Amino acid sequence: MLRVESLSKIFSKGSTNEKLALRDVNLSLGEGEFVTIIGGNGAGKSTLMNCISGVYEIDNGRITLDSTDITFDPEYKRSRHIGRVFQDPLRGTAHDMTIEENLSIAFAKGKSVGLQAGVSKKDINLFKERLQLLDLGLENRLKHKVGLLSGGQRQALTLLMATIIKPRLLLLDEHTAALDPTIARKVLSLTRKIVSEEKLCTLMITHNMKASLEYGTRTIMMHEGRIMMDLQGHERKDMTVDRLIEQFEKRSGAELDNDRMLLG
Ligand SMILES: Nc1ncnc2c1ncn2[C@@H]1O[C@H](COP(=O)(O)OP(=O)(O)OP(=O)(O)O)[C@@H](O)[C@H]1O
Repeated sequence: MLRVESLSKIFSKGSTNEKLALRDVNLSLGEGEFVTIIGGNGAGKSTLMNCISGVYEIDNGRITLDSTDITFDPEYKRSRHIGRVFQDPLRGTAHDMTIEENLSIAFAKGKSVGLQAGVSKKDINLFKERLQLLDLGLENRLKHKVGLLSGGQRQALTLLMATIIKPRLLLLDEHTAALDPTIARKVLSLTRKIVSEEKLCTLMITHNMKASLEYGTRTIMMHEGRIMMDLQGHERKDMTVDRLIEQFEKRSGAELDNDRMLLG
């Protein structure tokens, strides 16, 4: 489904601040594969997501989605097939619009232009059905403005919006990091449910090492712009947070410097 080949990204090229943020990254994800990404500060995790989603142009390499080369597609074109949820709960929804209006906009992404106007009874029923999955009572608040929701409710809604039309790829950039632990767990289990039911090809950055092993089907660890560990199958199943830190330090020759990761 997703294939990243020899991907390199350089910031401030040719200047004294030149930074090689991604170095020859190769990554392939199959259908329904749910990959968690961890790594120290500045390892290149967000840059990788930004290159895949088209926020940044790349300096070398190729990105294909379902065998279509998207390397040079602009971000808006990729967003038709790529769902994304950011850390900031305010980012994925329009606070001045109702839950129904927000969902309608997300839902219209999958319709051809002529069919976008208006929300049918059938659409409303679908929205209610999907909102029920969240178990937050939002199905009874369709006409409420999104600005009235808590951060966690808003992030759960954003996740629903990113997946209401099945994306070919779902990118989650620390989407639970700004939530309190209880609602973060709820959003994470909802993520797991949606990803597995819809068989979504998913990349999730997390600073929580425990969550990186607990959620998803595969874990990659990045360091200095490279993928330095790719855990799956038995190796992942038997992995613990302590051993993961040990392996990281052994392979990188560096100490893990991400306080949020260690504290998480
Ligand atoms: N827009 C930018 N301009 C210049 N340098 C950048 C830019 N974005 C990222 N970088 C640099 O590229 C490197 C990788 O950054 P990135 O944000 O991808 O790391 P990360 O793994 O997501 O880190 P963190 O966990 O701290 O968020 C860092 O050295 C960072 O300073």
